[in-house]
This record gives sequence, structure tokens and C-alpha cells, in this order.
Amino acid sequence: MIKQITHNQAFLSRKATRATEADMQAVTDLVDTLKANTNRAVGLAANMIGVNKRIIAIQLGVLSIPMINPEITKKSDPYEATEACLSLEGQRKTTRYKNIEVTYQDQNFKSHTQTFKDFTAQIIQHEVDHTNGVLI
Ligand SMILES: CSCC[C@H](NC=O)C(=O)O
Repeated sequence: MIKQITHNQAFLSRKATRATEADMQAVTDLVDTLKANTNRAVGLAANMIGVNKRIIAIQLGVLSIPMINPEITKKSDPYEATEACLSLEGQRKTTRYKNIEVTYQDQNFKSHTQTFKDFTAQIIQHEVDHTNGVLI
């Protein structure tokens, strides 16, 4: 189901808890909401739709991919990025890493360890920050 994107910064500033198989509806809702917003979003975190769980979704080409309990396990090559967010006004500067390794579970709760680079890595870092209560 497509959900409203929150601007509630107090809620967005809370660290999210681990997701389980009981949270599949939230995974589906997050993917549906990203698909409905691909004209203005490249990624979403579950707390942006009011669910305080460690779930993100990222846009890779035409695919909206969920990642459950994502953790960045390696990062290298820092640079300064300027980013915006659907839940915030304006833009902010932050440090991102060009290369990252991420562990996560897919929608079947199968575990993966995968490397990402460049803009895809940037989106994942932005969304993982949200799961840790970091706005940008
Ligand atoms: C470059 S990372 C920006 C990610 C942002 N999504 C919000 O969580 C968005 O604009 O889709």
C-alpha cells in the first residue's frame, strides 16, 4: 500500500529496531511507496513511512529493491556530497564513501553481502543513516 511520507523529525531521529518476517507488510508498503515516488525519490527508509524498523528500499534503474536489516560493513574513499531528502527541507552536506560493502536480507529473508559504488552506494548510505536516526 502506498503510504504518506512523514516530516516528523522527532520520529525520524529515532534508531530503528531490527525487522523480522512479521514486518513483511512494511517491506511491501515501502516498495510500493518508492514506486509511487520515483519521479522525486531514489530511496526510502521505513521510518519515512512511519515504521520504526530497519528496512530500506532503493531505486536501481526500473527496479525498487528492498533491503532488510542493512548494515554497512566496509567503506572506503570518502568525499563530500550535497543531498536532499523527501522528509526534510533544503539540502545538506555530508561525507559519503565511494565504495561500500553491505550485509542485508532480501524479501525472502535470505542474507547477502554485496559491494556497491558511486551513486548507488550513496543512496544506501543515506537510507542506512535513516535507520540509525540520522537525517542527513
Ligand atoms: C542521494 S541519496 C538521496 C536519498 C533521498 N531519499 C530519502 O531518504 C532521495 O532523494 O530519494
